[in-house]
Parts: sequence; C-alpha cells; structure tokens
Amino acid sequence: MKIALVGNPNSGKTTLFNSITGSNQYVGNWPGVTVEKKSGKLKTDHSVEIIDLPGIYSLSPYSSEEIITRDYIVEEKPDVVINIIDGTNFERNLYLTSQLSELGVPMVLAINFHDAMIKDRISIDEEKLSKILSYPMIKISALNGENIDKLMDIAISLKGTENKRIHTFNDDIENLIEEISKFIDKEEKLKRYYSIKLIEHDDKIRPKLNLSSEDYKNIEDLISKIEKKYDDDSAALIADSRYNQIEQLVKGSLVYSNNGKSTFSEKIDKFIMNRFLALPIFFIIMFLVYYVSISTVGTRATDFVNDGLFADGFFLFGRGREAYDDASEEFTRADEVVGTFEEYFEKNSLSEANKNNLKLDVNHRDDKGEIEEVKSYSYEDYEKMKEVSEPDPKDYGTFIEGIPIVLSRFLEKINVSEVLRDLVINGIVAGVGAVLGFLPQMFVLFLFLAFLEACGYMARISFIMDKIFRKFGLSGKSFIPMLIGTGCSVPGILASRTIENEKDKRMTIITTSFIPCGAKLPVIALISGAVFGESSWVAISSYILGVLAVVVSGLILKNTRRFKGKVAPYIMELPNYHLPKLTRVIKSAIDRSKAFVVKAATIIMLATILVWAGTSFGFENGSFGEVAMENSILAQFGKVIAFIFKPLGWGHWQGAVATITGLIAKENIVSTFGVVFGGFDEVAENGWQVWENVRNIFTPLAAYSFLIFNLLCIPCFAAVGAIRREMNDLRWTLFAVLYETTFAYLVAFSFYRLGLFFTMGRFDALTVIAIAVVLITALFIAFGGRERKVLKKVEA
Ligand SMILES: Nc1nc2c(ncn2[C@@H]2O[C@H](COP(=O)(O)OP(=O)(O)OP(=O)(O)O)[C@@H](O)[C@H]2O)c(=O)[nH]1
Ligand SMILES: [Mg+2]
Repeated sequence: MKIALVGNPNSGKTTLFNSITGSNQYVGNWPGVTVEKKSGKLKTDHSVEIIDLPGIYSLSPYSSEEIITRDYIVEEKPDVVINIIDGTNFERNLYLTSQLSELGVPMVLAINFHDAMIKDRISIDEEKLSKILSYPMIKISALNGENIDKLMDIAISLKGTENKRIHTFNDDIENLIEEISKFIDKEEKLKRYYSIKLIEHDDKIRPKLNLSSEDYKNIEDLISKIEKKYDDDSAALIADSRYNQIEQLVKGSLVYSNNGKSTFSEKIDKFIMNRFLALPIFFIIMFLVYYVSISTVGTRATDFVNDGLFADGFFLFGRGREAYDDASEEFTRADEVVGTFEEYFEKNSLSEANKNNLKLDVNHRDDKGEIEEVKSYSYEDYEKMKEVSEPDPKDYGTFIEGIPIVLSRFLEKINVSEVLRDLVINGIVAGVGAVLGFLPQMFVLFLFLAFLEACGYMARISFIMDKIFRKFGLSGKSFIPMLIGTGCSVPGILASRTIENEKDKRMTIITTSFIPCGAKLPVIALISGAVFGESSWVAISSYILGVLAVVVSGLILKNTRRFKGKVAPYIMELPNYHLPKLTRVIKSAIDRSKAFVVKAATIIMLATILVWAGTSFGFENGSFGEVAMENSILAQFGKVIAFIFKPLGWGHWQGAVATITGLIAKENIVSTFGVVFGGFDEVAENGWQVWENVRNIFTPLAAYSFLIFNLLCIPCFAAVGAIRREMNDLRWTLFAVLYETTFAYLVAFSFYRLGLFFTMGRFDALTVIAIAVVLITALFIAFGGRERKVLKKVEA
C-alpha cells in the first residue's frame, strides 16, 4: 500500500515523513526544501510505503521538482493521499485540495501546525468542514507528534474507497469540461482533470495526451467562446471560481482567526526585514555565528582535540592541568639552568674551590624560543636543580593519554612491524585525526545553522539578498542553494531545482560551490591556525570571497550570449517564524556531523593511506623502497605538476598534491598536510608540528592564495556529479568545471601578484599580467553587455 504526502511547500510533509518512517530527511523552514521524491516504510506497519514529495501550490507546475510531484500523483497513483495543510494558511492551502479532489484518489486532510494555530488563535471546526468537503479531516502537529497515529489509521482505512470532488464550476464551464472530455482518451476518472488542464492552457500536459492538431484546434475554439463570453482568460476563470468557493467556505464562520491583528512573525519582520536594518542585521548575525563557532567555543574544543586527544593527552575535565603546567614550567627552567652549567663544564675544567664561587647567567626562554628572562644562578642552585625531575602528568590528576601515544604503545606491544606502525600513527591517525580535529568547530557551526534554518530566518535572508543579487544578474532564489551549500555543495546544487528559469538555474549551479562548504572549513581553519594566528577573519573573509565570486561571476556570465536576459521575478512566501525545538536542532547538527565523521572514516581514511604510501615509498638509487619523503613517488609527482601553481605563490609539491587529493574530498587537503608536514604526535615548540611546517613553507600571501584557489576551484567529485545531474548536459557540466577552475586560478593569481606588489613592491611581467586580468574583467563587466545591445539596435 502506498500513501503519498502532498501539500503546499513548507507545510510539514517531511517532518511528518521523518516521524512516521523514522528517516532523516532534510527539514527546513522555507518553501522548497524537498526537491526529490523520497519513500520509506511506515514504522508501525512495514507493508505501508510512505512517499514524501516536493511541495506544490497547485497542479500546474512551474519548476522541475513540482513536476515530480504532479507526475507521481497523476501517473503512479498512490492508494491514498494525505493532503497536509498548513493550518495557519488554511485558505491558500485549500486551493491545492480543491484540485487534488479531481484526481480520484482517496484522500485525508491533515491540518498541520495545530500547536501554532493555538498560539495564533485560529480555530477550525473540522467536523463541520469535513462534512461540507466530504473528506475526513484531522488536526495534527507533525512536530510534536499530536494525532499522528490517528491520522495514519484513517489513511490506511481509506484504501479502495471512493472520493468526491469538492468543487463545481458554473454551468458554462462545466459544459466546456464535458465537451473537451470527449476528446480525451484516458480512464474515466482522469478525464475531468485533463480537460481542466487543457482549459488552463497547461502545455506540459500535451505530451501525455494523444491529440491531433485538429483536436487542439477544436478544443481551442470551444475555450475561446467561453473566454469571449466572460471576457477573461480561461485559466483565470478556473482559478477565480476555485478561490470564490474557498472564500465562501472560510467565511461560513468555519475559521476564526485573530481578526487581522499583526502576528508574531509580522512584528519581528518589521524589525528584521526593515529596509535599512536588514543587511546590517544579517551581517552581524553571520559574524557572530562564525566568530563563536570558529574563534571561541569551536577553537577551544578543536584545540582540545588537536593538542590533547590526538597529541600527548589531556587531563580529565582539565583538573590538574594548572598544577602540572606549573611543575612543567619549573622543570623547564631547571633544565635550562642545568643545561647552561653543563655546557660550561664541558668547555672549562673547574676545581672544587672554583665551583663554589661559580655564578652563571641563564637565559630563560618563552614558548616561542625568545629570551624571556636572564637570571644568575650559583653552583649550589645547579646542584638543587639537578634534582628536579620531569613531572609525570599522572601525578597531578586523571591524565588520559592521547590516541597516538596509546596506539603507538599498543602496536609496539603486539609486535607490529615498524612500517605498519608508521602507517597507523603517521598516516591514518595524523591524517584522519587532522580532519576530525575540526569536528567540534563544525558541530558548533552546524548548531547555529540548523537553528537559523528552522526558525525561519534563512528564508528571509534570501529575500534580503534578492535585492542585491538582482543587480548582479542573479535572483534571491539562488541564495537558498548557496545557503544549503554552506553545509555541503551536493544538496545545495540539487536545491537549484526550485528555480524555474533555466538560465538562472544554470548560473546558480555554476556558482553554488563558490560558497565554502563544510568540508572546506577545516582547510580554512588550518590555514587560519597555521599562518594567521587563528584569526577569525580568515573564515569570515572566505565567505565574503565566496559571495564576491558569485557576484562577479554573475556579472561576467550575464554578459555572455547564453546568460543574457532578465532575471525571473522572485516570488516566495515567507514562512512564519517559530522557535525550533532544541532537541531537533541538536539532532540536525549531530546528523550532519555524523556524515562528516563517516566521510573521515571512509573516503578520507583511504585517501590518507594512499597519501602515506605515496609519501613513504619511492625510487632511490635505482631501487624501490622506503625513502625520505622528499624523494617519494608523490613528491616526485607533485614536483612535476607544481609549476602550474608556481605563479600563485605555492609551487611546491606539498601544495600541489594536497590540491589534487582535495578533489576527492576537500578535507583531504588537511589530512594530506597532516601526513606530509608531520603528524600530531609531534608538538613543536610553537604550537603544533603541521602548523609550524606549513608556516615555514607558505608565506602568508601564498597561504591565502592557496586558500583562494582551493575554495573556488572545482568542488569535490561528488559535487561535480551533482552538477552533471542537474545540468543534465555534458557540455554544460564541462563548462561549469572549466569556468570554476579558470576563475579560481585567475583570482588566486591576481591576488598573489598584486599582493606582492603592494606588500613588497615587487613588480614584474607577472604583475603586469595580473593587472591586465583585473582590468579586462572589469571592462568586460562594464561594457561587455552594452556593446552587443548597441549592435542589435543598429541591426534593427
Ligand atoms: N510549530 C510547528 N512547526 C512545524 C510543524 N510541522 C513542521 N514544522 C516546521 O515547519 C518547517 C517546514 O517543515 P518541512 O517538513 O520541511 O516542510 P515540507 O512540507 O516538507 O516543505 P517542502 O519540502 O519545502 O515542501 C520546519 O521548520 C518544521 O520544523 C508543526 O506541527 N508545528
Ligand atoms: Mg519536504
């Protein structure tokens, strides 16, 4: 038995679906979240299949995901339809109900958002309404689970029953429907539906009907008669009639609303969507989100994972840390004293008497190796200091050793060969650990994003952005795919389906992956930590860079023949704000983090092993075997291709190899660095080994150029696959990939070259090229489009 969930966008279908099937589909508080048909088994009865569909406002679809829904209901005929109605938007939702009733599928009306209706004081007399509409009806709350079992019982019991349509048009139109039905060769039940679609001039229906052009002409004649009589467009006549009936129904005092007082959402919007405040508020919110997740809370947690869990170890709950640190400090100082004295003894031989008079100045250094204090010590002091032993963390609290230490000891104990030990510790733990280290930061970020999505703010942002995007040839609708893309580009690219206009959609697919996805976050954090002292500006500027890349690409592409034309108008309803349940937000963040961990344990682990093998083995003196990293196969390969990146400032094999492994998954850049720049078990004097080595090889300019290229160049293979799927055309896919990579290269190149010029005054042929690139782009944007317009005028 098949039960389909059908309803307006954002009415809670997927929420219900997840709750009754136990699945985990994406839920968000804006219209157009679900873009694919998803099916699952009812938890309580596995013989019942539930189908979640993209939301639709009517049976006249505009975009590809709406067609999926219509085709499913009309052609695959579920046994029962559950029509989910947003109870806080009752009137508008009934329009679809009116159309669904013509399909001859048994149906139950589930009035969702009951909890919100109570808050908004909207009450519906469902018994009365149900009698008039002749459909069973029940109030539910998909979010809280209210009445869901009852709803499913009703739905299951409806299988095989008859249903009645709820709308009758006036006699003229009814006659017209009757006449047109005669042309249609379909099962009796659907004749009416197809006739109405023909009256509405729904062209997408035509391929489904075997009508001759003569038939069409006759039908058209019949329709124009009516259009003349009423002096109105036929589609409008149909829609008006439905709306009138619905209005009567609602007016018949079946629905009591709060009499037009402004609702909670409207009140908030007066502030948040204010013409002047909207953008600043948006930027402040985004800044706070990234600041908190990357710089404060997130960093603490990430430091713990990197410096504790994946390094020497940590104190349980931090207890004992301070005392241990003091003892360590004391030991270090003593060590410095002993060292200085012993060095002195080596160089000079001393008599007993001289020893007692000896006084030496000792340099005490800080973490960074700089001299902090110079103090003088006597021989007696030296004797005392010799007795100070290195503190054992275990004496100061519950010390839990880091994974590399424990694992290393374990592997040694079970006599694992050295090569294998190296693989585990310096390959897998270093690489996968490098990626997992960023999990806390990502988790905090996911928490915030999940909250913003669920409360309804994300949908508003796309409206706020519409005003800006329009100027650059994109619609605000492109913003939702980009927002989803901050988690992962794959669903982001799929979300571009909701864009009806083909050009706008292609443009969105090409530009969505410019916005840093979750997988790029560790890369950003690594560069920020290693080179820029963990400044949160690196992360924030990465997102700004992403948005700028989108905007500039919009401007460039709009000037090309294929993308010319006006952006389609943006129509999207604003969802009501609601305070999301904390548990849901946490669950959503956990789900996304889980995907991240799974990826780390599979693809990234595999890639890391390959990178480790590639950097451990190679040819030396004509024979193959374990070699120094510099001579390994991967290093050799990297050196061959590194020249490509030389103009960008990082023409060394490590950067080149990391970029290539990043195509499998962007986190691989971090895991690759973890392997090629030394693992986690080595904590260098100033921070962590990998960071120090990255700092040694990348100048700040080169590091940022590396970041630019890797953020903007083609996304991972999975995302390229998604591009291929949504473009549905190989040439367009190639174009997207080529465009993104060229764009990334030119931006990184110009940045690096101009950066060198401005910081160090370096000016050479490459600087000239960089200036030329920037100028040509600017000129193309400014005049590229206009020229052709002028030409057209002349032709005309
Ligand atoms: N307060 C409240 N919120 C709900 C209820 N049901 C769903 N929501 C919220 O409404 C929003 C939309 O839910 P979805 O399940 O994604 O809606 P959908 O119908 O699948 O939307 P599309 O996939 O865009 O068609 C989410 O933020 C849900 O948490 C409910 O009964 N009460
Ligand atoms: Mg959905």
